[in-house]
Amino acid sequence: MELRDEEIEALGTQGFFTREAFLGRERASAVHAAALARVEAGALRPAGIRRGADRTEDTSVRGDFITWVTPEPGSTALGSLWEAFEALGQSLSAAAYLGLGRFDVQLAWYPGEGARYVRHRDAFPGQSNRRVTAIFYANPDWRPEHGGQLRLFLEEGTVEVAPTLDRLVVFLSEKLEHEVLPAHAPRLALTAWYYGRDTVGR
Ligand SMILES: O=C(O)CCC(=O)C(=O)O
Ligand SMILES: [Fe+2]
Repeated sequence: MELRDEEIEALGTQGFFTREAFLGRERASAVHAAALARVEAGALRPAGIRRGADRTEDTSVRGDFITWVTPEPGSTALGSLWEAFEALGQSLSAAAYLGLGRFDVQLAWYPGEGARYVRHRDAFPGQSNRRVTAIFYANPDWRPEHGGQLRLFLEEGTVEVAPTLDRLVVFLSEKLEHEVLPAHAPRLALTAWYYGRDTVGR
């Protein structure tokens, strides 16, 4: 896949870029359906940060449910997203000199009812593990009153990205703090985390 000059530049200067129509409407809708089928099959587990002696999940910190997606043979919807993430990683390495290696893909579902993920970073400088976060949103009927925006904390202020179908957001995992604002409708996202070539990963 081709990265546009303005995307590469935005990643360098602001630490992120967004792209509309990452897969195209038809493939994006198929990803939505496949992701929803996993949710409905009960494949997801609470992601909640575990706290305290009883190690209960703290859903006030992180209210989503997750599963890991593995590469699928054949031409399935999630397989085609996997391939698009793979191509994205190669383009980022080539165009933005990021030297990315392997990546993991996570499916996350926020049930609505105000589920959120408080401000955090996906990686910490120095411990270099995750280098780039790429999130693909799979919500066909997202409306402003549903909230659930990804808020990115930039040097000059914040920006909010609504999780609408077929939108991609890419940011530097070590650089940008971010949060998921309370979601008032079920919200699906598929995230790829790219590791540096010299690290083992998760
Ligand atoms: O779904 C999103 O917009 C971001 C989720 C997130 O920050 C994470 O899973 O680390
Ligand atoms: Fe995150």
